[in-house]
Amino acid sequence: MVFDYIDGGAEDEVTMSGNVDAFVKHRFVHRVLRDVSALDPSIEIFGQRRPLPFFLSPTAGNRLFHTDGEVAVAHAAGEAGIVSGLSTLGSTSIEDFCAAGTGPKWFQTYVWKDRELTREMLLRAKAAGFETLVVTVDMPVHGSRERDHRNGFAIPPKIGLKQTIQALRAPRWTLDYLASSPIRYANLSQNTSAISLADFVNDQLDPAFCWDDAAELISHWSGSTVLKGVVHPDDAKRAVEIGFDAIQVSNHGGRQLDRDVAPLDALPAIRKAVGEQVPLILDSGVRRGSDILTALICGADAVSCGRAYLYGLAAGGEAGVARSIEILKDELLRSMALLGVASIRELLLERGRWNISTTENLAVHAAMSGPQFR
Ligand SMILES: Cc1cc2nc3c(=O)[nH]c(=O)nc-3n(C[C@H](O)[C@H](O)[C@H](O)COP(=O)(O)O)c2cc1C
Ligand SMILES: O=C(O)C(=O)c1ccccc1
Repeated sequence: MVFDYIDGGAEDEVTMSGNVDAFVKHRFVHRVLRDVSALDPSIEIFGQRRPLPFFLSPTAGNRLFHTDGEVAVAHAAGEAGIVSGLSTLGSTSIEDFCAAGTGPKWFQTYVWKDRELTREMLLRAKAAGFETLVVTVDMPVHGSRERDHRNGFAIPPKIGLKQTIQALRAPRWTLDYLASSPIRYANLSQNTSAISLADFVNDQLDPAFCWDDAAELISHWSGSTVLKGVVHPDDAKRAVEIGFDAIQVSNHGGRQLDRDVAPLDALPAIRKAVGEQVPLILDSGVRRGSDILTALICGADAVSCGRAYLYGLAAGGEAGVARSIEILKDELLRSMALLGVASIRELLLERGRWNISTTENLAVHAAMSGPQFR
């Protein structure tokens, strides 16, 4: 049930698999005889240089996946110098997450019906040292994840016959789980009982949260702000108008609206709508280094991953997350060299030069008609 919670998506999982397919249908047209002996994959966001162009997206309940949970993620991200996010529904407290590791940290918030609770969390996050606030808005209600319904998945876990049978089949996970302190949403003072995620979200989160409320919410935050969960260009434009500093183009990894567009396919129109100055972070479907390059060519300034690091966390705790980061980094560097791009800065300055084509669009034709290198 834990694997299904991480791996699964909404309804038929058409959007979830479509997120990955959107990357696969692109083809690079590599260039030759360009000096790729020194590669620079660094980027700049909110005025700060980061060594790699990818972040770790906020995800809920990490201690269910591995007992070290969010702290393991923060440590591994810190070692690599990359951004990690803490979910409002994390199983580690705001303060403990902030104290773990040395990397930059972003706090993700959902908006509660109890607005006082939302405000309190932002105050705590600010006091703990988070610089950036990510407001996730693609969950006015919970998506229907049918694997979770079948498994009776809940945080904290239910203990019924179905769950017990599954636990017996995963003895190592079960022993770790039994030895660890109780797993719950660490930033909610009321101790939630094991109700399904759907019931929890639909009961607690505020589906009436609108643009004016979002503007009001970020007026209480002094650092930078990101609106997460946008796929329509008009929403991206409006987000900038009301004061968001960046947009996370995301469909929540296909876990919310099934049949929703792939963020990668939505990206070019969003880039056109907001212009070159607004940072766009592409999230959903990133599994390989070549995906990162594809997203940057299609209009992103950075990408963010969810499952790619969660599989690592579940398999091996901090070392597993570190290994996931290393795999993405190795693949990215190799793809840069093979494509003929020495630095991400150079790529972002002239995205249009890097002919990328969809398979439908006949790569060779695009290569021959695209702009040429000096
Ligand atoms: C297990 C899991 C839990 C998640 N929990 C949250 C969350 O609490 N808040 C949030 O904004 N996004 C959450 N997300 C979405 C991720 O932040 C991210 O948008 C998504 O995983 C990106 O897609 P990818 O997994 O294909 O990389 C979650 C995703 C997963 C897989
Ligand atoms: O699973 C998710 O994607 C998510 O954001 C979430 C986390 C905890 C409770 C409900 C939804």
